[in-house]
Amino acid sequence: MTSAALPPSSVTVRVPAKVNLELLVGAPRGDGYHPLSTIFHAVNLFDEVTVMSAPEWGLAVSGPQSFGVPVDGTNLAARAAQKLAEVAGIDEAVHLTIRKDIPVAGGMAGGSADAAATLVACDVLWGTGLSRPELEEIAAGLGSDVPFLLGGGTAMGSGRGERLAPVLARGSYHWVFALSEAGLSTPAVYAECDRLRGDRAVPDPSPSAEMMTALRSGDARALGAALSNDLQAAAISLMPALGDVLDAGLEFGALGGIVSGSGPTVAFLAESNEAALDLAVSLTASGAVQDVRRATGPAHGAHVISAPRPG
Ligand SMILES: C[C@](O)(CO)[C@H](O)COP(=O)(O)OP(=O)(O)OC[C@H]1O[C@@H](n2ccc(N)nc2=O)[C@H](O)[C@@H]1O
Ligand SMILES: Nc1ncnc2c1ncn2[C@@H]1O[C@H](COP(=O)(O)OP(=O)(O)OP(=O)(O)O)[C@@H](O)[C@H]1O
Repeated sequence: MTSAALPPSSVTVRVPAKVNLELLVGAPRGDGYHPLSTIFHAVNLFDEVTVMSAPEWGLAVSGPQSFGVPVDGTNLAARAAQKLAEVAGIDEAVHLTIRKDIPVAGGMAGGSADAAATLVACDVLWGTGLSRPELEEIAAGLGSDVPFLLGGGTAMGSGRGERLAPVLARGSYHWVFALSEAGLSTPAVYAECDRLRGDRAVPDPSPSAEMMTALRSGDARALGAALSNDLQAAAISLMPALGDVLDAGLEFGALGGIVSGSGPTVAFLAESNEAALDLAVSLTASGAVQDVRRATGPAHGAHVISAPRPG
């Protein structure tokens, strides 16, 4: 057998974080999930997942954002590998190494990203032969955000967020993310959204014309004005300091600012790379935020960056 025919000895996949450019939330369904209309946008803030055949299941987490990430079977990446093995009928263990740069419990889908990366990596390591729709179905079973992280880019999400459709989106955008030290729990933020709404009637969510027009134009100023998130008030209610962070970014010249997903990360859109740098410096110097990261979007979804073959 030539070395090219041998399976890789390990596979490393890079996967982006996401921000929801628009997140419209309906009234809870019978199963407790909320119907969504959302525009997902992947940004080049990456985690990397390496999978390697091993005699026993194992997991290690490293990198700047590794604090607080579970290293047992509850890690979403471990669950992804086990689910794929079960569906594909694979009886092999893997060791997973996650290098985390995506903030944990930050509303940027870090755990979902690791799950998507693990599906792609194990699929290559094991040569499962599953189709893309089959991988997407496994992804949807792991979490509502997981299917989007397989493909990345900019896409529309409906259902509980797992049903994806392409969207016409031009341009590339410069973002500044204001990170928080503490995280927010996604179910708690959805529950707070319901509580704040009380008995008010909530319309079925559908994409706004303003957002669609902004994406088609590729105009950062129009996109900044169109950003919206129905979970923002709930995130601010649970973490009032986020209101001050939003005010500070807009005062320092951001084209728009929004809580990312369920928060507490706040995403600011800047006019250019230089404007993003200025904004990041101003936010840090003001003391209003604990840490900032710059990124651009759209970014590619989970993709293999290394798969060496033995020999
Ligand atoms: C806030 C977002 O990140 C926006 O993209 C997502 O809606 C959350 O996606 P996720 O973390 O992948 O969520 P899941 O793991 O599927 O669900 C976690 C919990 O979030 C709540 N949840 C999630 C998605 C949704 N459409 N409605 C919900 O109410 C539910 O309480 C659920 O038990
Ligand atoms: N691989 C993982 N990386 C980070 N957290 C994980 C992972 N697996 C499980 N978790 C658990 O999931 C919780 C939520 O983490 P995550 O970083 O995915 O939140 P999030 O970005 O706010 O999610 P989302 O934006 O999808 O709602 C963490 O507090 C942690 O306990």
